[in-house]
Amino acid sequence: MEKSRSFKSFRHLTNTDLVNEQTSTELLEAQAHIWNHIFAFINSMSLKCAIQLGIPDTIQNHGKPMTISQLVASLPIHQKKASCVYRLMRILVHSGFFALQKVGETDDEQEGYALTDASKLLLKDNPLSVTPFLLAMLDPVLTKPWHFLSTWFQNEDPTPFDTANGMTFWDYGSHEPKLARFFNDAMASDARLVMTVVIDKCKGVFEGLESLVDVGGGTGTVAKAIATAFPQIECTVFDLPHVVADLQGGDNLKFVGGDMFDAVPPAEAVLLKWILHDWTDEESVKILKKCKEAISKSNNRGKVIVIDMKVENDKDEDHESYETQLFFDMLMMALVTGRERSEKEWAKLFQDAGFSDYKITPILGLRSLIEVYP
Ligand SMILES: C[S@@+](CC[C@H](N)C(=O)[O-])C[C@H]1O[C@@H](n2cnc3c(N)ncnc32)[C@H](O)[C@@H]1O
Repeated sequence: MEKSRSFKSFRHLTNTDLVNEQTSTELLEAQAHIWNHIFAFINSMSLKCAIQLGIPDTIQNHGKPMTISQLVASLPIHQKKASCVYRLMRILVHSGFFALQKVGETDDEQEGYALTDASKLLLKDNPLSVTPFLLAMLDPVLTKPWHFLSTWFQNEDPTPFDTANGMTFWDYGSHEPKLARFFNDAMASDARLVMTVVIDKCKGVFEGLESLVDVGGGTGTVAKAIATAFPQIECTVFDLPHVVADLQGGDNLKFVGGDMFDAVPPAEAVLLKWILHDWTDEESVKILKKCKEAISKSNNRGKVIVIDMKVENDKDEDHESYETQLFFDMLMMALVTGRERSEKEWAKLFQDAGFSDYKITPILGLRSLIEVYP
């Protein structure tokens, strides 16, 4: 049998020929694979619904696994929908957000829903909650560009976000306070989690520094964590003027508005967390060159600290982690002009921007901390 077959020749095959060519098992497996991918968004939307209904917090407040009738009675839902809660919970148990546990001591006792590590991280009161990130990424403003992906492939627009909204993601943020607010909240929630790990595991990266500027530092969550953990470091949050306009600094923390493509305030270290993945290679080299100028007065003690993904091209890597990195890469393509990069691609960027060396510390799960030296 030919390995590949032209579209024309396919059109001349009857359904029976096709079934004979592939075994019916293969045919049905292929159909199931397609169905699974058509409906993959139902995982995201079911999770978003559970968060909007407050299901993790309801179970947490109950203090022990919750039976379906207890859960239904506690949720803010219309009584006609009560019988559907079981179906929503079933898919979320399947995807690992809730676990079924026996509620009583005896065998005939009912089962109840308990939280898992993933749903604990979605609790409103968890200081490291990733709920703001979930709600931002699944907001219609950020999911709309996906409907324009193929159109964008055929036009000259810089991103599918532009095709969908007629302006760049960053311009949209400066005109629409709602997007700016939920995007900044999403970034702040990620920053709280990441900085908890960075300060716990990578203290040495900041020790001895006298000043640091967090370029694209948003509303300052990262810089505040560094300023508190290392009171000797003078921290500056540098971001677009509308982002930092009304923000108050503190003892060793200040906010400065500006454009990183024009100039970066001088400091011994520059932090770029989730910045370079937003931009093309050319734009990233420009940003890195501005950062190099900013650290140039530090007598070679200066460095740039990048927190971003290092995409593993290793097929043996954990399937889910690799897939998540690919999701992020596609997200950068849909919303902005950026991309996720492999080590080789990072090395080229650093070299093109005139840096001499770098060190990658892969301690942040899907992301790495990369120190870049002039
Ligand atoms: C993906 S967010 C990262 C925020 C923060 N570093 C964090 O990880 O939580 C990118 C940030 O870059 C800022 N930004 C975009 N263009 C910029 C520019 N030209 N100059 C300075 N900051 C900019 C955005 O306002 C936003 O806060």
